Amino acid sequence: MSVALDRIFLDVEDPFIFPPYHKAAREPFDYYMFGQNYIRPLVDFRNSYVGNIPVFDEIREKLQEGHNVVLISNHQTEADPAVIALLLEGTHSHIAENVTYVAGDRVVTDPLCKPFSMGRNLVCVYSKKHMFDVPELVEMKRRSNTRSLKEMALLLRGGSQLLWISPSGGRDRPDPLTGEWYPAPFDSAVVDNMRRLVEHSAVPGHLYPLALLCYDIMPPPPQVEKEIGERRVITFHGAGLSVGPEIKFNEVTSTCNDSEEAKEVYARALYESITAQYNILKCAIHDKKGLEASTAEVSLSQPWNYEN
Ligand SMILES: O=P(O)(O)OC[C@H](O)CO
Repeated sequence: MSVALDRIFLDVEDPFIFPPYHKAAREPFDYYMFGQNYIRPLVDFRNSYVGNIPVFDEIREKLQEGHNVVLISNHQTEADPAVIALLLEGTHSHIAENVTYVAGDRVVTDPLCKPFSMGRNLVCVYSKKHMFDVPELVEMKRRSNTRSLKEMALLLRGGSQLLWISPSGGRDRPDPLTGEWYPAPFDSAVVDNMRRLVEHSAVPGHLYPLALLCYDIMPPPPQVEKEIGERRVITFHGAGLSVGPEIKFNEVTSTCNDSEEAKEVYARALYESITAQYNILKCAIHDKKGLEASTAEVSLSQPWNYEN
């Protein structure tokens, strides 16, 4: 905790300004390991699961071949990048350390969040959800997003990039009536833009659906807040991560009549895969079914030592 406070105060004295593309700061201070070490004690590894390790193997191979991979994901907490890296560090350290997160402005401006964000590769964007929070800033945000898109296109052109993006534009929240958490709906335009960026990069690219269940560890405030400075509550809890097979645009949309329909159908296919995987993680973690929650589509495992 004292290291976190040191880093937060250091940034208050000399604020770090994130460029549109930020490469994880690993030295002289290793912000990546700092984030890992802070979140690690919050993860109950005995009750945590990874779904479909062979698909992560396939992703590693594609990256080694120079292909680009995009993980289309739900978004649960500010700790998502650390949870992903912690659950994969034993088996897929290259993936754990090399994801580039498409990150909203809150994670690069909130003083409590900034030191953790500095340890991740980020493409910084202004989320549509917060685009109109301050009317005078709308134009600046749009220009900045254009710059970030160009950075992303450049990255993809170089190949071997692993991007993570949540097309919901924010964190999942519980259903107000049932209190049940579920992956927030996707903005199909975000999925479509990402897919087209990948296709236009002249390097083979692949989109995979990724499900995350870790809201207990650091739940978001019940409502989406405009102001920076939300209250953080942390808990020791099991977490889950699962990836589904690649979803190919041409295969899923072959019977669509036009591009608008195809856009919706493709986003829905990704979202449905994520929701199905999420429900299996929920069954394993919350319903305490553990590895027995595995199905033909999602094979759960615990690729770590409990001593972690
Ligand atoms: O509270 P939200 O849903 O706007 O989420 C904001 C950011 O995505 C936090 O990572």
